[in-house]
Parts: sequence; structure tokens; C-alpha cells
Amino acid sequence: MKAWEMTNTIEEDQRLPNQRAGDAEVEVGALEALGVRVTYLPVGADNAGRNAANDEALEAYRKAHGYVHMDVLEVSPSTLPNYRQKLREFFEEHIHADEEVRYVVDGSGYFDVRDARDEWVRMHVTPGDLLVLPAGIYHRFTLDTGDYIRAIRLFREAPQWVPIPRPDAERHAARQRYVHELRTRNGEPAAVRA
Ligand SMILES: CSCCC(=O)/C(O)=C/O
Ligand SMILES: [Fe+2]
Repeated sequence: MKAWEMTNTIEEDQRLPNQRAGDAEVEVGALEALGVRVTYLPVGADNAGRNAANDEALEAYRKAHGYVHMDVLEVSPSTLPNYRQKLREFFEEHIHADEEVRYVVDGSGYFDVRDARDEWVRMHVTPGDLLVLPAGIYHRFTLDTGDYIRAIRLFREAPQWVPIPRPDAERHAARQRYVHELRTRNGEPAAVRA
């Protein structure tokens, strides 16, 4: 999975890389310092030849991390009801009270997270990438120009999707916990801007 620093504003299309000038790549270690975990579980093929999860590897991962629940989300103009509205919601900066865990089995897309300086870092996820965003981190999602992703969503509790937008999220316990953890881990003040 590749990650890079993003431009502050999107001039043309959110589905383009929008990478900041100067080859500003971000290493996995820097993502981990933000509490983001990236794992790679290779995908296989199902009976119809479509990309599918590697069931054994996924089972082992779920068991090890307590992700008892899962479902599949296919994001594309033809498969997702209220596609445009949904994409608008996904791309609105938000947090969740719990982790966001996504295992990409087909297609691709971008998850953007705010770093400790409150700048956007963009991650390009492709089949096999399993991404864990910690509770309380500001983030958003968009498809890339392929306009298609199929991801397995993993949960410890019953599946739900409750985005808490900025600035309301500033007061949320999950946000405050996250900022505290970030400061403790990195020993530097994390930007907190409403
Ligand atoms: C490919 S997962 C779609 C985006 C999503 O579920 C989410 O929570 C974005 O923040
Ligand atoms: Fe989210």
C-alpha cells in the first residue's frame, strides 16, 4: 500500500492522487505512529473467477483480533444504493467511536487520514490491504478513477456506520482519547483544530 502527503485543497477531482509536490511519500512507520495499522492478506479467486478473501488467513486474523462480525460493502455506481449521496458522506471528514476496519478484496480507493500536524495523508488501498483506523482519527474515503471497490468490513460489535463530523467530533470521548494517545506516543502536541 502506498501513502503520501496530500495537497491541502483538491483542485480538480478527489479521485485523482492529489499528491503534494516533491514526492512526499509516507512510510508505514509514520502511519503506525498515527495509530493506523496496515496488514496484507493476499486475496484468492472465487468459483466465478472474481477476487475473493483468503478465508483461512481472514479467519485467523479475525480470531486473533476479536472481529466477530463482518459484512461486505461494494461501492460502485451500479451496486451501491444512493451512490452519490453515500460517496459524499464517505468523503466528509469524520471520526467513529470505534475502529474502522476494512479488508479490500477487489477494486481500489483512497482513505485519507489527518496526521499529527492536521495535514491529510492519503493511502491507496488495493486488493489484499487490510486497514485499521483507530477510533477518533479524522478520516474520509473516496473511490479512485476505477470507480469500484469491494471491501469486507470487520467489527467487534454489531455492524454499524456512525460518522461523527468535524467540528462536533472535537468534544467526543473517542477523539479526546485518540489525541491523548497520539501525544503520549509521539511526545509532541497533536494539532487540535475545530
Ligand atoms: C471501502 S469502505 C467505504 C468507506 C467506509 O466504510 C467508511 O467508513 C469511510 O469512512
Ligand atoms: Fe469512516
